[in-house]
Amino acid sequence: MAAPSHPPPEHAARLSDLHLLPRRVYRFRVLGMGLAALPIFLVLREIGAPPASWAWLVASCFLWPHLAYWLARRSADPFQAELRNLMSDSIIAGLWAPLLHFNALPSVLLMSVATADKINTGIRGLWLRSLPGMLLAVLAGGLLTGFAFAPATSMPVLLACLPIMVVHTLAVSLNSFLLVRRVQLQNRQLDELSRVDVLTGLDSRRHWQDQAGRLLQRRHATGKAATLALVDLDWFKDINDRHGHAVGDDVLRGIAALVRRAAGPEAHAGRLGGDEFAIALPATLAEAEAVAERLRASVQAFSLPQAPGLRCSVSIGLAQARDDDLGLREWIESADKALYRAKHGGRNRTATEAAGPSAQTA
Ligand SMILES: Nc1nc2c(ncn2[C@@H]2O[C@H](COP(=O)(O)OP(=O)(O)OP(=O)(O)O)[C@@H](O)[C@H]2O)c(=O)[nH]1
Repeated sequence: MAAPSHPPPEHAARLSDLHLLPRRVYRFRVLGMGLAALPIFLVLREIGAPPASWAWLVASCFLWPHLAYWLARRSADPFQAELRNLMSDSIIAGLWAPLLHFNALPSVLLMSVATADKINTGIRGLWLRSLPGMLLAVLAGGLLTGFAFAPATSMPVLLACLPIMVVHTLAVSLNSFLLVRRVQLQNRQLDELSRVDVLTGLDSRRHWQDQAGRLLQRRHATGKAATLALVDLDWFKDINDRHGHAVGDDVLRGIAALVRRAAGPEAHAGRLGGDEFAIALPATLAEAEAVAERLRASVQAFSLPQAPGLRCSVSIGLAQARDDDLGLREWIESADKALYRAKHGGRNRTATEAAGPSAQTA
């Protein structure tokens, strides 16, 4: 028997919260034990229980929650101490069944609440580990009371069980609700993180591929033009070697900003990895060439105050989607071939999939 709801699962899982666990459980245990005292009180009165049972009522329902908290607080390992307390809750619940002469509703209620609390901690197998202690307590209590058996539950006892039933159910539901909300939020955050390239803020490779795939589908469905631009920094390894990796990162961020600006709001700009960027443009090849040339010019004008003298250039490969059965993979390969030609044509230039270099070094 224990609180209407014990530690929310996330608290059990968060090791940083270990010291908070006893405090959280304490509030629930005080409430749960307090509510459990109601039906216990009525049954003890009905069966004319001996003074020892009344003393046990006071001890288990009103003293134990504070003692448990004190034990956990003074322990060097509050989490383990709280686990022991949770086990003790089950023993207390088991002991009450024979002391109540197995009055059906309160006995079953107290033991099932104690077990549900173990499950609700989110600690794997805790409820199972608590069962032997609870059953032994039933046995020990039975031997003490001679297994007196009066399972019928009167209406007053039934009514007295309602508060703990209602409060426990609502508290467990609330815990589950909060946990689901938290998992949903974390999933959303993970999803957002996976869409963005952390260094540059552009689309991540995967997200960009999704966007480019959608643009290609739109091209196939509507016939509207779509062109791919693969953009690769020239001699970036040298920049890293000469100015250091941190400056290299600044360059990637700076070039990414230029890529985003050149792409405009309609296009999808991403970082494929390393010093390679990609833009999926809802544009014809001629329009994409204009974008590429603007980008190339802006990269040439790019500078960093912390690395005076640093100059950058990019090579760009363009491929317009023409065939109706073109897949994303072939489209990217096509732009990659153009990029290869731009690199091997001397860098700092744009090449198209078919027409060869369209702009020479400025
Ligand atoms: N600073 C920094 N460097 C990176 C990052 N990712 C990859 N690199 C480096 O980028 C460099 C890419 O070099 P290469 O692919 O050889 O290309 P390059 O030197 O630009 O030569 P070309 O492309 O042929 O003009 C490698 O030295 C990588 O270590 C990053 O996130 N930050």
